[in-house]
Amino acid sequence: MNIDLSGSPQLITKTGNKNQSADSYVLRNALKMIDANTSHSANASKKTYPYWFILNPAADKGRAKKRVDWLKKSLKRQELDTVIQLTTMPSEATAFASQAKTCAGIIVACGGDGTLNEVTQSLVHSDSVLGCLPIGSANDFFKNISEIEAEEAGISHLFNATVQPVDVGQVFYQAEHTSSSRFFLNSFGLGFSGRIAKMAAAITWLKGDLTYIYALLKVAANYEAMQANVKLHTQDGIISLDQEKIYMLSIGNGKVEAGKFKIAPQAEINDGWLDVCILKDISRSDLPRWILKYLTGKQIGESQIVYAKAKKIEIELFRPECLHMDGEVIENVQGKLTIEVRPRALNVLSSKKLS
Ligand SMILES: Nc1ncnc2c1ncn2[C@@H]1O[C@H](COP(=O)(O)OP(=O)(O)OP(=O)(O)O)[C@@H](O)[C@H]1O
Repeated sequence: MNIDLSGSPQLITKTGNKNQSADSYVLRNALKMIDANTSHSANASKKTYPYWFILNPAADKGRAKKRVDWLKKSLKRQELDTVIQLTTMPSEATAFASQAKTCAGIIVACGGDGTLNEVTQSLVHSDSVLGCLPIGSANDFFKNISEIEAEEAGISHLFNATVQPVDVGQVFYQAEHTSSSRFFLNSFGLGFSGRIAKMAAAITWLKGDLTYIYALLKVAANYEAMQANVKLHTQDGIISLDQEKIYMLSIGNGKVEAGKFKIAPQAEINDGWLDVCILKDISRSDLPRWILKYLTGKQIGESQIVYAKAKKIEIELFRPECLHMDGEVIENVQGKLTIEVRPRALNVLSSKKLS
């Protein structure tokens, strides 16, 4: 199989060797087609192109870099023509995925939820397939598509999976006086969790879930609830909150964020709905009780919680706020935001049968 790399200036054609000028690798091992030993559905198997790995060496606070040699060795054993492309800066995975989808059926985001989020931007509404190699800190989305823990995942799950469509969320927002839109795959957070995501990104000396716990405690020390108007378009009509004081607004396509927090315990990634969980204003002294509730997913039904499945969420902010999408932070978001579900708009490789 020949891969035309002419449109991909950062790639090399030498077998498994590192390019002098860019951290990208092409492993030419055998002429085995993707559909020869996998159970992918029609769209993916019709393409006779390789898996394409986009690896973020900065994921897991830079520890993902150490996984490059491991990945190269593991892929050699699979005897597939493969490309491994390393990002050199934030957002590059989106451009790489856009390039890769012209010649690869399955694009594997290697990193955490942020890397998945960047790759997702280029694959929504396409026939390309997103694979996930969970080598980031929290790896929250992976929990929805696999029975195995990220730490034990290896790469074999990528070759024993099926292609299944999942929903994505799309957020329309204004920040720094510019209107933008962006997809999220696992979760969206505004207010408290937006600020936690920002703090967590700046902490380099802690690993995994501990990073988020530490960031939570730091943010909680000074955080005050935000005021907002919110409209949820649910199956049973519109739920409106007017000038409500909101501590945290979470939207889950997946169930969990920041490692262990069950922000949307009833979410299903392919049900055509986004699960909204709003925690109204709480006192600081009550926070430990709420942390426990979110850790166990038992917040639903409490009087301070509004939980609903919605197709569309409209929010009006009265102060600039910080939000995150899959842990990627946008600061100074102002005015009106709209979040909509895009049902089954993305094909993912899942080793678990989705309901
Ligand atoms: N080469 C690079 N150098 C520096 N940062 C990068 C590079 N490539 C990607 N990034 C950024 O790294 C950040 C972290 O990536 P990612 O979220 O995948 O890992 P993580 O934070 O360890 O995992 P998780 O989100 O699951 O906790 C992202 O914001 C991404 O934009």
